Amino acid sequence: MAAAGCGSGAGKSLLRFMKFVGQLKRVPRTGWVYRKVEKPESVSDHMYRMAVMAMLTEDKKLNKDRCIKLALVHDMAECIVGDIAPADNISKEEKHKKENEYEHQSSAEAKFVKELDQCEMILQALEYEELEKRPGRLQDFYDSTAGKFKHPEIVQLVSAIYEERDSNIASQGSSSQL
Ligand SMILES: Nc1nc2c(ncn2[C@H]2C[C@H](O)[C@@H](COP(=O)(O)O)O2)c(=O)[nH]1
Ligand SMILES: [Mn+2]
Repeated sequence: MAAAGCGSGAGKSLLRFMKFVGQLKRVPRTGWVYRKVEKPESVSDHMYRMAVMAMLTEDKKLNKDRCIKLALVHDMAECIVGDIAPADNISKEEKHKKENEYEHQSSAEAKFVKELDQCEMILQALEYEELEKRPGRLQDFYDSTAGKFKHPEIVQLVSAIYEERDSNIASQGSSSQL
């Protein structure tokens, strides 16, 4: 970070970029908006937790620093192109063209972060179902990511998410029969 006061041009550019990044705090994640989730998380909320997930990986084959950085920037384009959801019916090619780089999945880190992207989303879906006390309501997020998790650490977390969600659904089922 440029020291305060040195080079007003550098300071102004940094300020402009920081305001640009700040917009991500105000871009709600479209998938939740479309499903009428109350107070949906922002794109930056989503990327923050992904960065924490990346920070916790114990996989020595991965460049952890690169994973954290990818997590923190992978949806940054959305403050320009918006948060494009499957329901928007924009082709993968068009979305990738807009979001580029990370979407090409060219490195082990990009593949790992793509799985984090989807894992963080189904974790958020579980949390919304629990907050709304409506287990099972957000099934399509699980359907669209089923079978897409390969990395052992992520498979472990996804299994725990499914276990908790299945228990929530079962409990709701048994309580509704009372
Ligand atoms: N209703 C659904 N929305 C979905 C699904 N998969 C992704 N999404 C949403 C989540 C985000 O708002 C947006 C794009 O997500 P990225 O992380 O890829 O930028 O689309 C789904 O299966 N159902
Ligand atoms: Mn994402």
